[in-house]
Amino acid sequence: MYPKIGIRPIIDGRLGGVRESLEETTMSMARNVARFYTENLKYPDGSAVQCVIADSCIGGVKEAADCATKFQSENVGVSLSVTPCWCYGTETMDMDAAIPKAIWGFNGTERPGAVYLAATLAGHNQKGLPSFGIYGRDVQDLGDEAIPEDVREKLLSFAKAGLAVAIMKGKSYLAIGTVSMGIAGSEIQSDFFQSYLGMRNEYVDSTEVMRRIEQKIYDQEEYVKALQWTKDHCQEGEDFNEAAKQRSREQKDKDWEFVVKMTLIIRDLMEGNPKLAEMGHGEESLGHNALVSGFQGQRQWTDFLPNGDFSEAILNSSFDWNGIRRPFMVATENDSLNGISMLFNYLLTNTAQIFADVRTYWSADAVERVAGWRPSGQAKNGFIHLINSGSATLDGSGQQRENGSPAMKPFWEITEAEKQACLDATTWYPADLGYFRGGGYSSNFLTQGGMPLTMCRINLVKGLGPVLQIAEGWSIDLPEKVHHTLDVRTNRTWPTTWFVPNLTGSGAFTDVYSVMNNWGANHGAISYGHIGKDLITLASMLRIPVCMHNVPDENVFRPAAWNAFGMDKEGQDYRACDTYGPLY
Ligand SMILES: C[C@H](O)[C@@H](O)[C@@H](O)C(=O)CO
Ligand SMILES: [Mn+2]
Repeated sequence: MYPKIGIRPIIDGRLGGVRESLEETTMSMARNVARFYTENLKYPDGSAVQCVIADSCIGGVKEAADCATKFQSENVGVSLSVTPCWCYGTETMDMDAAIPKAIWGFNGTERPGAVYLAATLAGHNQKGLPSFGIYGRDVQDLGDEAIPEDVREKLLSFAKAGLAVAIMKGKSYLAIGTVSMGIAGSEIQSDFFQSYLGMRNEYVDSTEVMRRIEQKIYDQEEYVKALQWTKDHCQEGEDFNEAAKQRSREQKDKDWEFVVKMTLIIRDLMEGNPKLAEMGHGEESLGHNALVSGFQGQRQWTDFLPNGDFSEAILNSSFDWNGIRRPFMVATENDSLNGISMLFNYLLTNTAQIFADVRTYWSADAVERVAGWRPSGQAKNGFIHLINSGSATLDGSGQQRENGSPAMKPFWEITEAEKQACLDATTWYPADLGYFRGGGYSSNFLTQGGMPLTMCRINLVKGLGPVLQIAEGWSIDLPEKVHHTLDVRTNRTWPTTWFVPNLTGSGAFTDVYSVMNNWGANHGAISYGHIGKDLITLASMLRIPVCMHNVPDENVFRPAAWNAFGMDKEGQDYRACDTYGPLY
């Protein structure tokens, strides 16, 4: 079901001695990389990444063509050529324009593997097929089967981004509803999805959710189990609405039932559910092949019906009534560009994502004035308040642990205790009736400090196209009283992450204020880990220029062709993306 990594062992085709002497070494190189990938990479469902190796070493165009045929039949979506020797570049290179490709030229001098790498990258550049070049720093002895650390790192970066490209291809973004409150990201730009991501756009009017609720088009047994689990594990908080406006207990209980049904239905709309076919709903059982969805919610739905926050938060989390499981990417306010940003992060890390407003920059002076406490340490230059009702995964509470520190992990690494801790750290407040007249619930948690985070956002600029912004940084803790003082000025029923971006001292990363001031939209997608370099590699595969990032130049890994577009990393990126244009 998931695309595979194709591995192409390239060899000098001269029989009568040369080829024979290299067959085993070359094929072993391919087998070792395949094993390395399978042991180190997993698909979103937790299964090991699969590799396909060409049936033979590739010494010429016939074997190259046979390999291409095999790759097509085996659903190969990423291509890696490996070689320890000289071979014939344009006779053996992978000519498939639509799949990400790389070449690892073994740094051994008994045979000129690096020369093949350089020659074939030149071929790729001449033919407009950008390819990544991987060349180890230290010479290895011919036959040395070890994969050096610097090569491993590039092999992984390339494969993670390549698989993200391949997994997105052909999948849908499902919009449930339309534009939310004039948010431009809710205006679905189908050409962006089609040309840059190879994705389709599916649209469902919000009334479809109502139809399925009223006609009970959802798994009734699962619903009973889900409602009970929700009552047991989703603790309802104080109602901060004016007493006169508060919804009755009876209404609140109905709202719980309603939002649980919404959750089942949104999931089924995305991926389908064979149970619906058993119930006689064949078409509904198929779903919309959606890897990511957006729920408009505001305002027409939420002015009238319980809000989508519960559904969005639970679906984005790594667990629900069915236990610990992979998260579903769901954007609130149908912000499709932030939804795609979440998807990029997710496919690179297999971890759940936080969707947030980039709401407030708090300078140290402002914090001192308002809360009587001057930030110090990591927060001394101020910090950013990330907060949005809805699509923040409960994993974002930071209750999971990696080497003893707060983390957000792939679902298969999360323990039952960590799942429970995330649920216990979350309070479900009756929705703010000023914003959400139809009621419902909002998830509230406070992200633990000390987590490495990366925030990104895809923005669309007319005349330029898509650009990607990236800010690596950390979640921080504030003294409880300070957090409370600042938080109640906003919406205390929503989830909060206090974020400090890593500063470089220049440009948009001169200071924390500049990061906020340069952010290109109201939203950001926040992932665990410092994954900026992987996002940069992914963006280059998609020909999306990166307009802002705080990743050191030496960590930037893009196709070799980019070097031909000048020496400045940013300028070459724009020129290369402009030259190559969208991938599809
Ligand atoms: C409830 C409010 O309308 C929020 O949804 C709104 O401030 C936003 O999140 C805007 O992105
Ligand atoms: Mn928002």
